[in-house]
Amino acid sequence: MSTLSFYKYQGTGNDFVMVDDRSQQFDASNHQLVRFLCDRRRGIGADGLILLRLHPQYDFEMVYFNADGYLGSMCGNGGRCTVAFARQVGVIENETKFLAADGPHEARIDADGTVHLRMQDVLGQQEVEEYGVFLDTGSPHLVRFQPMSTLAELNVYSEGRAIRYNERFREKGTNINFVEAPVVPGQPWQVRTYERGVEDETLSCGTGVTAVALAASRRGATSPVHLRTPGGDLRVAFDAKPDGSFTNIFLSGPATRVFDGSIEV
Ligand SMILES: N[C@H](CCC[C@H](N)C(=O)O)C(=O)O
Repeated sequence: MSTLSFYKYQGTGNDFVMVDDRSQQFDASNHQLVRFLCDRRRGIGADGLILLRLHPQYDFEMVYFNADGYLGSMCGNGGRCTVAFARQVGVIENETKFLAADGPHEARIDADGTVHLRMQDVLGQQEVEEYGVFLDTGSPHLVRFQPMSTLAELNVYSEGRAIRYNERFREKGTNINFVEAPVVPGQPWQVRTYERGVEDETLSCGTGVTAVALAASRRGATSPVHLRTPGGDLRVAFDAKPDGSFTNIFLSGPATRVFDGSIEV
């Protein structure tokens, strides 16, 4: 047995166990340990776990695991939380360049604590498939526009699960975002997300709302797009290129430290 110190962060209700692993002691291949730490009944409880590690070319590296214990792809809410955490432990001040699973990211923390996180460019045309618009914003996302006034009643767990485990997506999995467009322009786009790797609905998904904003821009939404998740509000700014690509994508929102602790592992 040994003692692991951790911090707990959340960004619009997407919550993470954060470990300062600058000494590189954490065994990233120990899926069972990560799963235990994310377990809401037996462990700390979170949608994912993030290691803050040092990197020779960047301010730090973010290593993100889903709650199932396996390395995930990019996590937008987790990215904002890691930036806030890096400042808390003194690795950065208000601006940074760091590395994540999908490559380098820049970020800036405002005076009010809002973290603006630059996402990777999304190149090429959006793929419109039978199940919705499919795009990769660092993680794979399906965007499904719902009829008006149906989002609140939707069973995101069962509808999302049915798609995630169907023939098309079973092998690699996908995150699925169910979206309701604003009735009046200027109001937020409402989003509920089924997350791969958590295999459940989460309160918010950063790469998910980014995918929604880009897909919504093809339906008249203009940058910055205001999005509302069950866990809170986020903004996504971008430049839409004539060839269908998106550049200068920024995900903006809060990142909050909730508590610190230690656990026997
Ligand atoms: N919650 C995350 C998404 C994690 C993606 C993960 N579920 C995967 O597909 O590996 C976010 O805020 O972007």
